[in-house]
Amino acid sequence: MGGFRAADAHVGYSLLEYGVAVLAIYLLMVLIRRSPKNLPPGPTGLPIIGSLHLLGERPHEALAQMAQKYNARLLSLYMGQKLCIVASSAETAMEVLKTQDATFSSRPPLRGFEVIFPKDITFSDITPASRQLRKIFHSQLTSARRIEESEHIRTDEILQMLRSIPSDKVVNIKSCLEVMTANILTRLIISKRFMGRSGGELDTSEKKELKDFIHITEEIGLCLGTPNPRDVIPAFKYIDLNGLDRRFKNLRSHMESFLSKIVAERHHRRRESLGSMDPPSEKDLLDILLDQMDTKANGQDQITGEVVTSIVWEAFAAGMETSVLATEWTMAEILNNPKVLSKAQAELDAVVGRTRTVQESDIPNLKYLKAVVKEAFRLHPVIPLLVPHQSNAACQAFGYDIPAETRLLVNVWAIGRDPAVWSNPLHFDPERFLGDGPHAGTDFSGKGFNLLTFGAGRRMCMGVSLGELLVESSVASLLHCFSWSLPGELDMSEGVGLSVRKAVPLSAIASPRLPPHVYAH
Ligand code: HEM
Repeated sequence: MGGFRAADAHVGYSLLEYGVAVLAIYLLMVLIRRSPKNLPPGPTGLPIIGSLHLLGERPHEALAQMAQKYNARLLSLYMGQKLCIVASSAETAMEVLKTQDATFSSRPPLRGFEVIFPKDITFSDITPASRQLRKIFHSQLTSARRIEESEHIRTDEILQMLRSIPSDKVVNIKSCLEVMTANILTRLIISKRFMGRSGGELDTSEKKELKDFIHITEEIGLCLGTPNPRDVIPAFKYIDLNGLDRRFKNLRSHMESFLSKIVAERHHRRRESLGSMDPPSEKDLLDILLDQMDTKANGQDQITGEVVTSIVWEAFAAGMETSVLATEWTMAEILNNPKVLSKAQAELDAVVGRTRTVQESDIPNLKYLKAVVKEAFRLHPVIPLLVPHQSNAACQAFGYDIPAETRLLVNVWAIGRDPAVWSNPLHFDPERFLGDGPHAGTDFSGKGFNLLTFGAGRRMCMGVSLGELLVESSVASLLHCFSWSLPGELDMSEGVGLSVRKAVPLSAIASPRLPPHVYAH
């Protein structure tokens, strides 16, 4: 027995020694890998975690401060053991999103994206198979033709939202926008509406379904926005340290079960229509993806059910939270600036009048309103660091050596507040985009690299035109139809996380400003 214990102790001692030796080699490797290369300036960071502890609750703010501290428009730091560079000026953004766009057009492999969106568009590299999906996504959802054809859906849903707003009571504007945007996107993508065509009250099961839908899109944003240790520290690959992996899998299974009934019904309808003489109904994104699933692969990757779920949910997630948050911020800035509110309403009265609602054809004539939206997007880009990019080859930028597989963040939030570009940058001043203003020609195409709300280059947002239109039309309609007042002081602070949301959802009191018959049609 005693001999056995001695042997045990000996084994324990050897294991301890072995453990210490492995840790020492590991730390040495980490330090060697981090030994000074010709990298852009930035914090040295700690072993294993790098500079993760410096990022705080709002990484875009912390990274903007770091860029100032190191006087580094191109900053480098280790997030865990992953080297990351951050472009924090229009000039450095142009270098990585234009001059070296091809090199930085990959995405890093991130666990959340792998589980929630396997084989999608946003998080996959641009390959021949993903090009085919991008083509379908564009032609069915975001192309100029499709946007024109679907005008009636947006007009209809905006009107339903306007009608649902009670007079002279405190309204949660974000909730109204969520219901409207959810219905627009589900009608566009899967021809489904969460309310009877009559626009009547939702019954209990419809309410639950709508709540589930909004919850899933929110959870996607929250999950993907929560830093995951296993993405940056390989030693954590097999440990679900903060329960995120379980959350990702739950979410994916909710996404699948939400769609499964709809896909089954669609298969059934497609089978029935095969023998029917009726003219085929108009196809939506889901139909086209199912068509592709039935088509022989022709040398390309076959689209599977898993891909269909990813693309459909990606379309919901990409369009939903972004448009809702951007509209909410724009309304908050307007209500916080009474002069802007009255000027925008005066323009609406001049262009639209008071006897009808705003139409999409009015938007190009609402120059002041468009400038207001740009100014809100400048101060509150909802994806402030863009979706992470990654270099697919070693390259040089501004005299620094950037290794292959370096992660890239573009600090759009910092660029929008850069005093070298914008005078009085924290002041909400739409006039800067108008007439003789210094930024009169600036738009969302990303060309100037100082207003990068939608990114730029080959990974730029595929829904720019649709997103811009959704925000402009909703804001124009809300301002045109109602006079607004605030129930108290407006809290403009940002919440925590990787996307920029208001810490406190916007609430306001609406009073109709048009004759009653206008809301009825
Ligand atoms: C105001 C609304 C919106 C904003 C602010 C916005 C912003 C962005 C940003 C910043 C990116 C990442 C760009 C990058 O990584 O370089 C992105 C990507 C993307 N967005 Fe949007 N977006 C909006 C609306 C939409 C809509 C309505 C859709 C379509 C329904 C959409 C579809 C996409 C897709 C598919 C990508 C991935 C592109 C790629 O990786 O190649 N977005 N968006």
